[in-house]
Amino acid sequence: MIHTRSNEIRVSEIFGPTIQGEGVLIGLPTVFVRSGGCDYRCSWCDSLHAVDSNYRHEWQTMSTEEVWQEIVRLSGGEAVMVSLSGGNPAIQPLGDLIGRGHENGYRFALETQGSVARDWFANLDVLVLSPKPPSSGMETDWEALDDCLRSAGNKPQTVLKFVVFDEADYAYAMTAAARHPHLPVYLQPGNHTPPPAEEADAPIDIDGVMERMRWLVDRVVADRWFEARVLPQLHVLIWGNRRGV
Ligand SMILES: C[S@@+](CC[C@H](N)C(=O)[O-])C[C@H]1O[C@@H](n2cnc3c(N)ncnc32)[C@H](O)[C@@H]1O
Ligand SMILES: Nc1nc2[nH]cc(C(=O)O)c2c(=O)[nH]1
Ligand code: SF4
Ligand SMILES: [Mg+2]
Repeated sequence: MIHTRSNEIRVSEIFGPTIQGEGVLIGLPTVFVRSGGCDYRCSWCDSLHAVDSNYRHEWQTMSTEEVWQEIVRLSGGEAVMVSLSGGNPAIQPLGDLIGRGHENGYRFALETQGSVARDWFANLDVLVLSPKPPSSGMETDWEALDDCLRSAGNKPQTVLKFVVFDEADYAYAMTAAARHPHLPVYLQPGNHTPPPAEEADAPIDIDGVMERMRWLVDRVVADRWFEARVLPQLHVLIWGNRRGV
């Protein structure tokens, strides 16, 4: 257990601007703040270096001001979209950072599995909820997911993004989406990720990703699921599993 003072943010990495590779903001220049630590352990997590305690020595405890200054440095002071990811960024105190950025015209998106709700979700510009399907090995806490939606309220643009590896994951996505018919849905093929660090540049299974893309398109068309959007992880197609892009 790492002890952090209440206003300190555990950071795995801050990088960019690069393009957002996933979901509703795909293609948009973005600075990423990847927090360290997660309450989940998804079997196929592509960011284990921000989850697994073996990588803790790489994480830094930073104040809101220090994180903000790094965002300003990377963006050259020009307002840009900031993606708060992780790990689970919801377990970090990020409300003040969002306020600081908004004063300067920056916008904030947050990616979370929906297991922990925060009041400051209401101050986000975009909330991406990515509940975890059966292949992850995680169990969804539907109450917690509903709490996240309640905390966010009407202000942020809120979307669902599902990682899909197989039929069971697809069925899960359909069921979860049906609980929230007003939320836009993004389906993203899973990529089988080799361990990080030592093998950070290991080639990913592009053939598998493309095969799942074709299968997903066939599936939503066959089901006439015309509200779902199917998108690959663009950054993975471009750079594989490289960190910091
Ligand atoms: C690393 S997670 C961090 C944020 C948060 N913990 C979450 O899972 O939403 C960022 C995004 O990557 C997705 N993701 C993680 N591993 C993946 C994989 N192997 N293939 C495709 N997407 C993956 C997650 O579902 C999430 O949408
Ligand atoms: N380019 C790029 N796009 C991303 N979209 C979600 C990411 C994440 O790991 O949260 C990610 C990432 O790490 N890089
Ligand atoms: S919830 Fe997100 S960061 Fe945590 S283990 Fe799963 S994919 Fe990785
Ligand atoms: Mg990622």
